[in-house]
Amino acid sequence: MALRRRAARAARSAREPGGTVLRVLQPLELPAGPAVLEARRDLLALLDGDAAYLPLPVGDDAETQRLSHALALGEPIDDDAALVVSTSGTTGTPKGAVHTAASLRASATATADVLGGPGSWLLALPPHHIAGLQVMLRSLAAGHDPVVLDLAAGFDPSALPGLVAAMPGDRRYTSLVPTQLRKALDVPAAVAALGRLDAVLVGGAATPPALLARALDAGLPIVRTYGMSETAGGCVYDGVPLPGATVRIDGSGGAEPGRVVLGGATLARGYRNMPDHPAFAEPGWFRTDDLGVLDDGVLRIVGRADEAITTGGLTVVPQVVETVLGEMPGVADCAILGVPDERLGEKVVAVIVPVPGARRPGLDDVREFVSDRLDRYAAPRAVFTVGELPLRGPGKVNRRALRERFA
Ligand SMILES: O=C(O)CCC(=O)c1ccccc1C(=O)O
Repeated sequence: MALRRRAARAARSAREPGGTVLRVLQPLELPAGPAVLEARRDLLALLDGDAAYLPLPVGDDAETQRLSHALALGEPIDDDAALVVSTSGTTGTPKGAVHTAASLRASATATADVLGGPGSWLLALPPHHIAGLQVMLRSLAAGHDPVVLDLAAGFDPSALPGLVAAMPGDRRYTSLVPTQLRKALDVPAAVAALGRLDAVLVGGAATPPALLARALDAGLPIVRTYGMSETAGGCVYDGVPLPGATVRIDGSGGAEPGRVVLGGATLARGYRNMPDHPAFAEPGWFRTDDLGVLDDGVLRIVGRADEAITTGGLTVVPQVVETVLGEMPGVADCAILGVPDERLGEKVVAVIVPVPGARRPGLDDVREFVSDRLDRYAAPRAVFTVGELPLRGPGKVNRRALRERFA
């Protein structure tokens, strides 16, 4: 296979004149299905700190090429690097978070401590992203092969009962993204199977409150996880930092949301070949793109820093206003945007999908509803109605498209 040849050639060329062999970044080809277990030996070597791997999605040649080039597959890497895992961005040049065996093991240990002990894991996520990788690494670190759900034809919840029944050990866990949880809740046998697990981690995106309530009502042991490739996956469970993880909020005055900054033993060293990246500028800390608040040590994520609106010098987080406005009678769905404004810099604008047949909420109604519940400056200064909101990716509102249309 071309990748292996390339890596082997690079490994030879990395042999120094003195005869020492430099560590090079090797490919870890991971199919999305039970064949992923063929990577067991490499995954164990990774956990032991014996080699450095770049996980690649088998069957997705374009993504494999993109990651191999951007993250310098086959090129030298620090001796203690064990894993380069790409961050979730799908546009631009991918960034690779560099982990040591120590940061990955710290994550596996902290997870086991909080969930009630090491256990076996059901893999239902793509194996080359951090969440799926961690499912496999936690399971292998606990001495169990993961049980693998075949994702070749998409996520099929009706496979869950048989797979859960096949899981070894006395603690059993899985990780899902919110859209998978939603699908599973529609299949009673899948709900029963998930209910037999000791924890179902849900992360990768915010879990909508209604979905969380449905899952908890169904008796599922849901744990909401917050983290990213740079923190070896979730480092905050249900708002509470894992043992050894630290959370700081920067630029916040008390209840005001500020930038979430994360620290602790699970942090990546930095990004592959980007020594000056500002997110890792402060030693021991990673500056996220998220805005959050800490209430009594419990972290609540309120939105993205790059989506915050600055209006008259004050910061409005769109997601906070959307949550409030979403509860207004007559509003089926909504998005909040900042559009350029001469006086304010940006002004807050609401785009509303009205409930069919209901009276359309007007500007005055909307302003009153929002300013009764939030600071007055968060109240929209214009309201537009649409039939549906444009989306990008899995359920995310395309704010840019809306901004272009309503600016
Ligand atoms: O997707 C990411 O970048 C991090 C999210 C993540 O790690 C995760 C996503 C879904 C379920 C469990 C987990 C986890 O914390 O391991």
